[in-house]
Amino acid sequence: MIHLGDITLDPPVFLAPLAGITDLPFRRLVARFGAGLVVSEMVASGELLTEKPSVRAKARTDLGLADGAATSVQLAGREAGAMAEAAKVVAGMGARVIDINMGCPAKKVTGGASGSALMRDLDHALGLIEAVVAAVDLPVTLKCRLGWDTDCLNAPELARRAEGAGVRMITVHGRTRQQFYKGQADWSAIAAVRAGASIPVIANGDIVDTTTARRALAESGATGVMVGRGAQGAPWRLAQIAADLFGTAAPVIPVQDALSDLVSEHYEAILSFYGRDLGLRIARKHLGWYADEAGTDPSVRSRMMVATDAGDVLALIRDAFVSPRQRRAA
Ligand SMILES: Cc1cc2nc3c(=O)[nH]c(=O)nc-3n(C[C@H](O)[C@H](O)[C@H](O)COP(=O)(O)O)c2cc1C
Repeated sequence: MIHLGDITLDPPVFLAPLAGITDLPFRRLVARFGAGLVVSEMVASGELLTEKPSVRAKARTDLGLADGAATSVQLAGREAGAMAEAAKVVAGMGARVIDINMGCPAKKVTGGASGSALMRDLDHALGLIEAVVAAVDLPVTLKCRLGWDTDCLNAPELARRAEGAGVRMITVHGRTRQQFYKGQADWSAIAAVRAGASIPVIANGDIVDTTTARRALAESGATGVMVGRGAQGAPWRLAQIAADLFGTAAPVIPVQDALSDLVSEHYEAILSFYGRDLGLRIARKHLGWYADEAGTDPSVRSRMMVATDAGDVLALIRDAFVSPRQRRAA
């Protein structure tokens, strides 16, 4: 259990921010199964301030739960003023926690000197952190990598300085920026961050199930874990890890009819959130992950990927996830 001011994050198993994936429909599902915290996709501060509806939509926090998971909205940016203003906007939209992105490796983001590029200039990074902390009453957290490259493994220094500036928790993806997503995350390197910080440290990178979560916790000494890609096609994964490691209620993992219902519900939520045309395209990656997770027949999977009529897709979802025997009996 982690306390950030008067917010309790329990269990310490969190959904990672994944641009293009951890949108409101997906966060709702993960939160419903059970997670201590779900994090929005990164929201570019400058764009948020232009009031672009698609950017505002990323920062929505209405999970639709009476209680349970807290929502964090992640901000990306490089200008203290814009970050502070954006923090006020997302606080007004219901965020319970604000996270600052210092981990994104994408050239589009680091080229603009935000994301992981901030790890190359800690003085500048601290300026952003101080501005956000001063702007809102909410807990501010940080997500970073081990450093820019193996010559600059400065996450421990960043964590110490960020803690001094009022950051309440730090998540470390156990790779450098120069590794992008290659190789294996180094959970033991996160231990150096843990050693120098008093705030909770969360381990991230390549945690996909209970076994990897247990190892990541043991090697890093972290207080909790953050899971990203491991939840794709399996929104129950975090609840399963939490049940195994932290004794929370085990989720009922949907199979057959229940899985078909869940995927249909997710599909319809995506169409309603984005509108039909964009929704149809965004839904495909989720459908593919569900199919991979369930071991769906490849020919049904391919048809699901190209169908353009929502009714056809819903029928294919039934074909994909309800066993042939069950369908004959129905
Ligand atoms: C498609 C994709 C989008 C991502 N978007 C973000 C993001 O918006 N903000 C962020 O801090 N990290 C982002 N990440 C990094 C993840 O949060 C996480 O640190 C990384 O994927 C390692 O964790 P995992 O192995 O559990 O996925 C993204 C990663 C992927 C693969």
